[in-house]
Amino acid sequence: MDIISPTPLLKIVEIQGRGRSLVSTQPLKPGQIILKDTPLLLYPASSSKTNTFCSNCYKLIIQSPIPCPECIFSFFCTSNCHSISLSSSHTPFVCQSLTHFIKNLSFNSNLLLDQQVQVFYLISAYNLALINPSSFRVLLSLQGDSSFVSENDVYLLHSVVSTICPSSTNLGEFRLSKELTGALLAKDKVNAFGLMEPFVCARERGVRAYGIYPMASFFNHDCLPNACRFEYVDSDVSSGSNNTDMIVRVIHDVDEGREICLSYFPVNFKYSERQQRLKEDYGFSCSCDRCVVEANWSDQEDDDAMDNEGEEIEEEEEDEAMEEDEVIGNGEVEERDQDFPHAYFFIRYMCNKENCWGTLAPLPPSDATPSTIMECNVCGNLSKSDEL
Ligand SMILES: C[S@@+](CC[C@H](N)C(=O)[O-])C[C@H]1O[C@@H](n2cnc3c(N)ncnc32)[C@H](O)[C@@H]1O
Repeated sequence: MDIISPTPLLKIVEIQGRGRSLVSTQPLKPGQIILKDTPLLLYPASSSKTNTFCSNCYKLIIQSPIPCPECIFSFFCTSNCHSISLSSSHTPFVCQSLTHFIKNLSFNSNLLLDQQVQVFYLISAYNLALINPSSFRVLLSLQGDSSFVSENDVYLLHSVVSTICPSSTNLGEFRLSKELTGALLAKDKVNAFGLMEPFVCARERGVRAYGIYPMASFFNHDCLPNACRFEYVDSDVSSGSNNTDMIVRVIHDVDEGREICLSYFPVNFKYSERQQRLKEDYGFSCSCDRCVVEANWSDQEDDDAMDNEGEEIEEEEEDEAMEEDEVIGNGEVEERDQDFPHAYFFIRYMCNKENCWGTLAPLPPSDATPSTIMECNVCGNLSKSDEL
């Protein structure tokens, strides 16, 4: 699998200080689908206390789950999913590794929950080396080197993996080694996307699985993104697509030659949280337009703005912000815009459903006419854009 232009609408360019970046090759319409991406690999998050997800397609299992007859860890939604998994996500290599892992769980009890999830990732990654070496090479070509992960983690996780993975397995041109484990952990840290559990208003939403997507891994971050990703894991999909494919749509008009960015986390995070997360997890300091403005805010202003977002702004300032957007040139407006130029983004593109904080994008345009229906990428709510 070569990394070439992911779709005719995007090209990969190197931008100084940002690495490889995705840039539009033509003007894009609000809601336009710019990428459909199939994961290189998926692995379980095992954070759900209430739901069971299929170990192959990660759909929520509503009927009785079909357990893997060999290991006690994996469940499937249908016998068809189980039989597909035997040559993909749940090969004998995965099954035996998981069996050893579970059997030795008391020995591995010093592993934190996050580290257990990392073990699942490493099993999936080494399985990819076994079943699809060209996809494994793509995984290795993604951003992230072992300086991104702590040496202790590499040492610990590699010793677990080398104990549980069947030693007789021939990984072809690759070898289970500490260096490779370190590199793989770094790829995961910088590139994994969480596939979320179904949204339930009253509960914090957990992650059902993580996936690494070959093309979507080139999206850089912006705290006011111009695109957002949608997942439809529990839906029935048309032939030729997978339910775990990621779909990325632009939020508003984008000119040709503009970089397309996602937000790596919900857009309501405040400045200090965003900077800390980006530094710790992705190794950079963000200097997007929003961060430049918010860097000058006091902690109190930061807290106030975050408390207000989606609440008071929505109730009290919505009309003002809309009007102001139309009357650029008024001195008062300019001053206000400098204080909080992105208020409009939150009113228009952040979901106002309780505990959601999702991003809204219009449904895909039909016949080049943008849709007036906005879809939330977290709760899935549909709203008329003029209701905003
Ligand atoms: C998922 S990758 C994105 C693609 C990456 N630029 C590449 O060359 O493959 C995430 C990494 O991209 C870089 N990155 C993403 N957003 C950035 C930003 N706003 N400013 C600087 N670097 C950024 C960071 O190195 C981060 O760890």
